[in-house]
Amino acid sequence: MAVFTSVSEAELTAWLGDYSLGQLLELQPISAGIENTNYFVTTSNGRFVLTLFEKLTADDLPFYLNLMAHLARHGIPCPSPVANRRNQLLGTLNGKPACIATRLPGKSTTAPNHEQCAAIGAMLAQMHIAGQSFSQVMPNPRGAAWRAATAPQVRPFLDAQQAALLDSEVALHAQNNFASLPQGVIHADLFRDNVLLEENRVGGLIDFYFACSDALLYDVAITVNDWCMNADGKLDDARAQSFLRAYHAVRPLSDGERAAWPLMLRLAALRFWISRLYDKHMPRDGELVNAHDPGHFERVLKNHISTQQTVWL
Ligand SMILES: Nc1ncnc2c1ncn2[C@@H]1O[C@H](COP(=O)(O)OP(=O)(O)O)[C@@H](O)[C@H]1O
Ligand SMILES: N[C@@H](CCOP(=O)(O)O)C(=O)O
Repeated sequence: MAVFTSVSEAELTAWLGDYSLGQLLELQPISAGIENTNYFVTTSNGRFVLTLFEKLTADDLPFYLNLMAHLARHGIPCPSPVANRRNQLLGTLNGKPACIATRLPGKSTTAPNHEQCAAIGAMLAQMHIAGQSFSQVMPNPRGAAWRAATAPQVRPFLDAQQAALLDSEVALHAQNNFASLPQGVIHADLFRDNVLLEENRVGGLIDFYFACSDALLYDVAITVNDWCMNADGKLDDARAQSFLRAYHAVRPLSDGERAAWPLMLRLAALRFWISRLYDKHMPRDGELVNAHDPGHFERVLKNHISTQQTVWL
């Protein structure tokens, strides 16, 4: 259920009076998603997605909306927020910050093939290059400080062996500094459900609300950990190679990035193990109870440690 704040056709028609989008033809709630209220909107000018932000505030949002506008201007297939008649990307609808953005084609897959892994690898590299000219900066809200603060909160829910793994990985990554690797704006959550595909082509990248400034290789590791992973938490080496080769062909990876790769995969797995543990054991009021399985990323992490992942290009 992803309509937390209802919008009627009459309310939307009045709100659209502030835009040059023509006449409202159709308003359809979107059931997927857990963070925001989303509707598909069709007007006489085209197809759009209306988002009412349920948690992010009007102070947080300019970074994300400006980033999407920037990337779309550079040809990246991401939602392009539409400006109102006062040239603002962000409005207010039914008491919530709201925006209307272009609707992208395609649908997500849960079982990507080699070509799709290569297509998303190439697209991620293009996004990283396009992001180099985006000047706004957003420190990673799920970075070292967040890990240090959140790990002790989830630790009481773990057995001794899990707690030891958590402690050692958090300590390891507290010492690592990836600042010498290429940095820039990253999506930080480019899981399969945040990519729309048309056959083997990327139709759209969506859900930029974890985007931030960090090592580009970290984004590669987050994405590979989802797109090229088997259900048992073991990396599919062949799909990972397809992904990395396609990425490298667009943005060549450096020797420093190659050296950091095994640790980066572990860091990316740790981040989602911790957030899933937190969401499972400490759900916020009104949040969905069917949180993602933390055990999956615990297995991914253990596999990365035991194999010292060396798959590369
Ligand atoms: N710009 C878009 N174009 C096409 N579909 C979209 C777009 N934005 C969102 N969607 C659809 O809406 C669903 C929920 O969006 P999402 O951003 O994941 O929501 P939430 O922020 O609540 O997690 C997506 O799975 C996708 O099907
Ligand atoms: N991809 C993450 C969940 C991030 O939250 P969402 O709002 O994008 O669903 C995970 O799988 O843990």
